[in-house]
Amino acid sequence: MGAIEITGIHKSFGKTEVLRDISLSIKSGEFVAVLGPSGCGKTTLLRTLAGFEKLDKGEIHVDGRCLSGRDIHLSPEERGIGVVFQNYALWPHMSVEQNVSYSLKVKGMSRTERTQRTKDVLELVGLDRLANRRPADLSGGQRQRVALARCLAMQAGVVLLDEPLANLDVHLRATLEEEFSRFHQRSGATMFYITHDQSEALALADRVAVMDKGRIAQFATPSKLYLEPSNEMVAGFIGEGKLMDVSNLTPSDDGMAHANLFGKPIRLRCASSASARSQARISFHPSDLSLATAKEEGIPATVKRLTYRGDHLRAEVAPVPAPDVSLTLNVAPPFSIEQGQHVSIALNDGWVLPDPQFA
Ligand SMILES: Nc1ncnc2c1ncn2[C@@H]1O[C@H](COP(=O)(O)OP(=O)(O)OP(=O)(O)O)[C@@H](O)[C@H]1O
Repeated sequence: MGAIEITGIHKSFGKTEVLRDISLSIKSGEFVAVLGPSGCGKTTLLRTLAGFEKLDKGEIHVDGRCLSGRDIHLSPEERGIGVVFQNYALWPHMSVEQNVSYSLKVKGMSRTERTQRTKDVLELVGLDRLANRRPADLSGGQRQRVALARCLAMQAGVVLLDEPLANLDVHLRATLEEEFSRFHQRSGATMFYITHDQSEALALADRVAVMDKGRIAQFATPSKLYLEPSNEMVAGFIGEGKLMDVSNLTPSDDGMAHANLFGKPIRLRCASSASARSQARISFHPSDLSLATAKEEGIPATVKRLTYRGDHLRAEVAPVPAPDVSLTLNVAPPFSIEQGQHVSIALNDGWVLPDPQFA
């Protein structure tokens, strides 16, 4: 249960268009992250799903039931969707146990049944011993778990989470990331997880919807986004992606292509539909670059800056043919590289972006 179908939705606040023709088809039980820069419309998208915002156009269905559409707008309570907010939205005057059981009471569940269900879910999230505490006497992580326990108790088929880890420290974030994965497995719920932290999105989600200025830039698995971005925005946004122009692109039949970068021959991955062209844009990541071996025909470059990162050095280099360009690569120990040194760089992998003319 919990298949979400979002079709052509639009939302403006005054003259500001915040959601522009968004369509997403999410499978039941899928973990979807919505990732994008600040102000791109992530929270507004979540709020339309939750029923806090009316649509200007388009439709939202869950398991075939229309929640929002032309002349239809079910209230948040009627949607049966669980929501975990950044500030957890706990009732401060209620204990942990009451925070969880209250929604069940509103739903009309008998006292015996809700007492048992609340006990079960608090055990599941490891809060049974804190059942009588007030939210003010809990840590951020524990409050987060109360909010999750509430969704578990409601047995919501769809759970929306709005930047649930944003207020927590790094260590707690890692623990709670695991918690979310476990919650997802246990509940079988469809998760719709808003974040601007790409490591969180890539680690947790089955698929990630990258948003840009109110539109979906790409909706794909984490590895597809990383390896085969479909446009420049996604290529530059994910994994410190770098964009460069190459010349004489010549695809072969095996999903690979030859091209020239700064006059040196390189091999790249490309879509099977890619056509030969004189200019193309490619994307790659720091891990795709290395210092060239003596046998390789690398790109001559000058080392501009070195940063110690423990198990590797991060090197910023400027290609000799284009001194204004900055390329970043990771150099493994032993560190025999110095600032100002002339080196030769190899590009070991890269992806040809689809030609926007044909996109
Ligand atoms: N109720 C509102 N009235 C007017 N403008 C709004 C309203 N809600 C959101 N906006 C505007 O819509 C745009 C998108 O906001 P939204 O909160 O959806 O973005 P976001 O991607 O979640 O950003 P962030 O990551 O910073 O939370 C912003 O320009 C915001 O100022």
